[in-house]
Amino acid sequence: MSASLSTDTLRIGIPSKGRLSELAEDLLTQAGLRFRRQNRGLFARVAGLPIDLIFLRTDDIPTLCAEGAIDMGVTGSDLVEEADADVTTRMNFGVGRCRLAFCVPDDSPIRSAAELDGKRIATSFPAVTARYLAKHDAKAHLVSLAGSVEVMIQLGVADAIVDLVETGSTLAANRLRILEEIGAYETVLIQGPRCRDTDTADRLVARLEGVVLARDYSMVEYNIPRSKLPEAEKITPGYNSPTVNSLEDSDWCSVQVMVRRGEVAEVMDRLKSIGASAIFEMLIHNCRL
Ligand SMILES: Nc1ncnc2c1ncn2[C@@H]1O[C@H](COP(=O)(O)OP(=O)(O)OP(=O)(O)O)[C@@H](O)[C@H]1O
Ligand SMILES: O=P(O)(O)OC[C@H]1O[C@H](OP(=O)(O)OP(=O)(O)O)[C@H](O)[C@@H]1O
Ligand SMILES: [Mg+2]
Repeated sequence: MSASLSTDTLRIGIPSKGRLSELAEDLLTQAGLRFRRQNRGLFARVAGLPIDLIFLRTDDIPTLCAEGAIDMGVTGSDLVEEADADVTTRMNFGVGRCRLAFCVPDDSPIRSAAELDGKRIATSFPAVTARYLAKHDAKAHLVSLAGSVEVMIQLGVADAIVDLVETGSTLAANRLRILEEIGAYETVLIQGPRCRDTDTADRLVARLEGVVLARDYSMVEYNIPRSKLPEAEKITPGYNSPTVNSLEDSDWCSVQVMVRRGEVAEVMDRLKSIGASAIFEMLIHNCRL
């Protein structure tokens, strides 16, 4: 369905391509938003909700949000910092995690960013780099580039770079090492200073919080002798508190509780060791607590 933009409908900017594009669409779909992006279409209306999705470049989203062209946006917190945009972070999604770092060749004698005074630095983050250098009383010549920054030292363009590091494999492939980290970043939902529809914005945030929470937790269910319940509750205190139900055999009860996904296996071992049985992990797709 192709739609025209209406002036009072909440506008959410999401990445049109790149690594955050699918991630943003998945989050919104899991939050129950139904939309179809037409081939090359730059916006899509959400079915049954007063929301228009605008497909934009990830690095333009902070500025467009601050300017009021869109009300909310999904982007990287590194790009928000680079744009120095007047926006509020409504949510951290806990994905797209990366760091921004000064990097130099493996065999470089340079030991700190302050030693880069007077040197040439290639980066796609000139504003963040300049602010960091100013704080450390260093002045460097910044070469501003859109990408492939790691190759710039070999090309003779720069002595050091400032770029995003996730796994570190691009650095290793280019024989570079981290000199100093500027900060850690992740995918965020931002909101601009003048929102067309704050009720819908708040509703969307509540839905997305349910999705993010459900990604972090599993539901664990088990049976336990009543006498062991206090011990079991120490192992699984739950998000608020565990749900305890009676069983036919009054000496036993059944417990339902939320457990962090990464801790489920260990929690199951510990429950088993105190006499729990029929321990199940169930995945939650969505929740509202
Ligand atoms: N390994 C990574 N490298 C770069 N960005 C990452 C990484 N991991 C997460 N990110 C996040 O993704 C954002 C980049 O999003 P973008 O849509 O520009 O993707 P891209 O795949 O780098 O696209 P492009 O082809 O334009 O470089 C970064 O600003 C950062 O927040
Ligand atoms: O630490 P790693 O896991 O290796 O990831 C970091 C690399 O990934 C990104 O590049 P991208 O693939 O976006 O290419 P680009 O430089 O053209 O933007 C980023 O700019 C780094 O080069
Ligand atoms: Mg990139």
